[in-house]
Amino acid sequence: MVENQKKIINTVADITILIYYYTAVVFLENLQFIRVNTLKISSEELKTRLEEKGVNLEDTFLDYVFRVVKSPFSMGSTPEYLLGYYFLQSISSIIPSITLNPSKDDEVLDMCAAPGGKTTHLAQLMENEGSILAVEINKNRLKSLRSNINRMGFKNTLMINTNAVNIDKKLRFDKILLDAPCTGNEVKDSNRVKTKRDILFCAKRQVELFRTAIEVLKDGGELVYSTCSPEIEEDEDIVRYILKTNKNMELIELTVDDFPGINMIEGEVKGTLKVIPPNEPFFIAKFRKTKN
Ligand SMILES: C[S@@+](CC[C@H](N)C(=O)[O-])C[C@H]1O[C@@H](n2cnc3c(N)ncnc32)[C@H](O)[C@@H]1O
Repeated sequence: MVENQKKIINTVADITILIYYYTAVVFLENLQFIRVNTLKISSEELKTRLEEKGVNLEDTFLDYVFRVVKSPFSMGSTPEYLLGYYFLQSISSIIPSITLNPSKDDEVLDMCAAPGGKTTHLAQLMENEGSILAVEINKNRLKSLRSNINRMGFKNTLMINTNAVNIDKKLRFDKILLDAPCTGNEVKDSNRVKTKRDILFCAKRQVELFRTAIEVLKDGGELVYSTCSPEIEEDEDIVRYILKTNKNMELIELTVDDFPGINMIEGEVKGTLKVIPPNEPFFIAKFRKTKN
């Protein structure tokens, strides 16, 4: 009897989650954002130009990011897009680069870079100064990374096509973004059926990439770890494991209040963040490397 009740409760919970995510997919289609490339055009000028063409834009907590409420055409086919005046990006995926907060003098490593949403955002925050090493394992995806960097006019970024775990261990970086390959999320890809095996495969790769990141991070340097997967094994479990096995890594606590208007909660580990639907699910954690 108790077993039957448990089964019913689990089934109801599963159905509720499915309905929640299905609703989120419908919502997400209406959640398109543009990040203005402020090195090429001011936010006000681009907003005016697009509004004159019938695009309806809504402000966000960042003065260079707008939500596209309505557009008579595809936002990826405008002359302004081709001129590199903006990048189409979910607001969730804007958070990791702001959290890393690179400065103009920093040497930055972007370990899993294509198609370059976060690389170009980092380059913008650094005002095209300092340096970024953008690593991407997949040759085809490297093409889209190159085209985005060129379209947006960044000169402070060097791309390499390799497995990030193989980068030269003599290199040292002030800041590292590890936007790790993951199993993804149902909101972005509702057809994807992920298995426990997929999740554990990704978790293993995430740890390997993380170990490399720690090796090439300067003492006192900062690292942001992010995924677009809501799975604990790829998010909080990785953070717990890294903190347990690397006494020289400490967590810098993030707070939900820093990102008004984005639907997010604190992760299971205090100081980590989880963006939840209707925004694209994302996990973000920030670390500092201390001296051994
Ligand atoms: C989540 S996507 C990155 C998205 C990107 N940061 C952005 O904002 O546009 C993960 C990327 O990591 C790449 N990747 C997977 N394993 C890698 C590895 N071992 N070394 C370098 N890149 C890798 C994948 O090909 C994929 O392009």
